[in-house]
Amino acid sequence: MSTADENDRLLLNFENIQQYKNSLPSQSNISSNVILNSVWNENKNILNEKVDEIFKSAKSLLQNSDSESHIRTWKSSLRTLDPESIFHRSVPKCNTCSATTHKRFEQFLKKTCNCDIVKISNENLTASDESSQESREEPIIKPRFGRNRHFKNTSQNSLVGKKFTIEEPVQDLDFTKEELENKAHKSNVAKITFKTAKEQLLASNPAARRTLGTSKKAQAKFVSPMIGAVTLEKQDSQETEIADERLKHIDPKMIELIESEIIDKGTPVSWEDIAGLQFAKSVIQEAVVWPLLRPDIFTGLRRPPTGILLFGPPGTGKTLIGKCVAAQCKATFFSISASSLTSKWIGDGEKMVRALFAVARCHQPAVIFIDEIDSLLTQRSDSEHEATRRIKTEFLVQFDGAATSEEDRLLIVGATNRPHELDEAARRRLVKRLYIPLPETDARKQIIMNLLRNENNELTPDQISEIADLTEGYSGADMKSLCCEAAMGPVRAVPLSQILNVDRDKVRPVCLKDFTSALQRVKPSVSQDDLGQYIKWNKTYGQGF
Ligand SMILES: Nc1ncnc2c1ncn2[C@@H]1O[C@H](COP(=O)(O)OP(=O)(O)OP(=O)(O)O)[C@@H](O)[C@H]1O
Repeated sequence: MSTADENDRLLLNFENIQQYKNSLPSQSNISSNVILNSVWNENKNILNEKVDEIFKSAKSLLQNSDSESHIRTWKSSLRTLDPESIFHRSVPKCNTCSATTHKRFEQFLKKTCNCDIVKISNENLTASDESSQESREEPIIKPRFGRNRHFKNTSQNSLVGKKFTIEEPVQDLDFTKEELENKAHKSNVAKITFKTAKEQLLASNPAARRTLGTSKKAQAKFVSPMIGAVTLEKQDSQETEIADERLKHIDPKMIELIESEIIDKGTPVSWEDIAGLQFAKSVIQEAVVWPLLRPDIFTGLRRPPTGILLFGPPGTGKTLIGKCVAAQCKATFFSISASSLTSKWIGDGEKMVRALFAVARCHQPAVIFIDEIDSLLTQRSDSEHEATRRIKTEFLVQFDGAATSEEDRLLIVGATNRPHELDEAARRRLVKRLYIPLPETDARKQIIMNLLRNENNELTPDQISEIADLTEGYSGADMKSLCCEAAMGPVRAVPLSQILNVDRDKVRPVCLKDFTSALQRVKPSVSQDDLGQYIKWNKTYGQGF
C-alpha cells in the first residue's frame, strides 16, 4: 500500500456526501433524502469492499505482535462491522450537536449539521495490545474509525511512516460500550416517543407537521408561514423534539382526543363564504390575519391581540369567522365549547385546558375557538363550583402565557351570545370585541344565493331580493333553515306512491312558492329584546362599527 493511500484513504464517498450537503439549501426534503439514500448505499458498498484492505493494514499494524488470534479477532471484527455505525462515527461533532454519535447522526439526517465529513485514514485504525486484551473479561479488539486524537505518537510501532503507540483504547473508543450506549439511547428515545405521543399525533395527521411553528429555544427566531417549504421543513425537523417536551406532562389520551375531536379538519372557509359582516371582516383581517402572516411587520405597538371576542345573536356566523381566520392564516383550528369543559370534562377540565394549549403550541400558528366563552369566563358568584373556578384559573394562566410569549402564535377567539355575563378579566384579555349582528338584506340575499348555488331552482334575482326583504330579523342560521325547508317543497310535491321510484330529474326545481310556504314554518330565532342588549353592550365595550 502506498503512503498516500494509507494516509488519506477515504472510506466514505466524500464527493457523494458533499453532493448531499450541497443539495440541502436548494432542494426539497424529499430530493435531499433521495440523494442521502444513494450516499448511504454507495458508502455501504465501499465500506464492505474495504474490509480486506483494512485487514491488511491491521496486520501491518500488528506486525510486531505475531499473535494469530489477534489477527483473527481483527478480521472477524471487521467482517461484522456495521457500515452504518461507521457512518455514524464519520459525522463529526458540530457546535449545535450534542456529544453522542447517535444524536450527531440524527442531526445530520435532519440537515441541521453543517460540519464537514471526516476523512477516514489508516491513522485512525487502532487495536488493543495483547496484554490489555488479556486484562478484559471478554477480549474484543475492534478497529476505530475517526480522528486519531486518542493516540500518542511514539517511535515504538511504525505504520507506514506514522508512529503510534499501540495502547489500550481509551474508554470512549470501546465499540461495545458505545454500541450499548447507542442501544440504550435508542430505547430511551422509543420510550419518550411512546410517552409523549407527539409521534402518534404526527403519524395520524402528517399535515400537522406543516403547522409546527417556532422553536422554543430562547434564541429562536419567529418564522413566517409564508416562507418557503425548505425553511418550514428544517424548522419542522428541529421542532419534533421540542414538541415532545411540550407534551411531556400531558396525558396521551387527551392529546389523542384533542387531535380527533377538537382539531377541526373541515373544509376551509373563505371570506366569500361569509355574507355581510364587512366591518368585522376588515377589523379581523387587519388585527389578526395580516399580523399572523407577517409577524415581522406587526411588532411592538402593532403586535396582534392574543384574544378576540365575537359576540352577537346565535347563528350569525361567529364560528364561520373563526374557521375563516384559521384558514386565512394557514393555522390549525381548535374548536371547543366552554360548556363542554365545565360539564363533559368535569373533574378533568383543568387538565384539558392545559392539554389544549400544549397541543395548540405544537400546531402553531393555531386558532383556539371557544364557543360559549361566557360559561367559562363568567362573573364570579358564590354558587360557582370549585372545579369551574379551577378551569377558569387555568385558562387565564394559559391565556396570559400565550399573550406574553414572543414565540407563541396562538389566537384565542371567544364567541358568546351573552357578552354581558363575561367578567372583567375576560373583557380585559379579549381586547378586540366585535359585534356580529344579524345579516342585513344584502347579506341575506347572498346567503340564499350561496345555499341555492348547487340546487335545481328557478328563482330570479328579483325573487331572491323579495325573499331577502321578507326575512328581516332572520339570522344566518335561520336563513339556512329556511332554504332547507324550501328545498323540501319539490319533494313534497311528488305523490307519496311515486317517491321511491321517481326519477331525480323529474323532481321540479325550487321556486318562490316553496319559500313563501317555508316562511310560514321557519321563524326568526332572535328576539328584539335580545338585540337591544347586544347593541347596548356593543356601545359600552365593543369595537364599534
Ligand atoms: N354571515 C353568514 N354568512 C353565511 N352563512 C351564515 C352566516 N351566518 C350564519 N350562517 C349560516 O349559519 C350557520 C351557523 O353559523 P355559525 O355556527 O357560524 O353561527 P354562530 O354565530 O357561531 O352561532 P352560535 O352562536 O349559535 O354558535 C352556518 O353554518 C351558515 O350556514
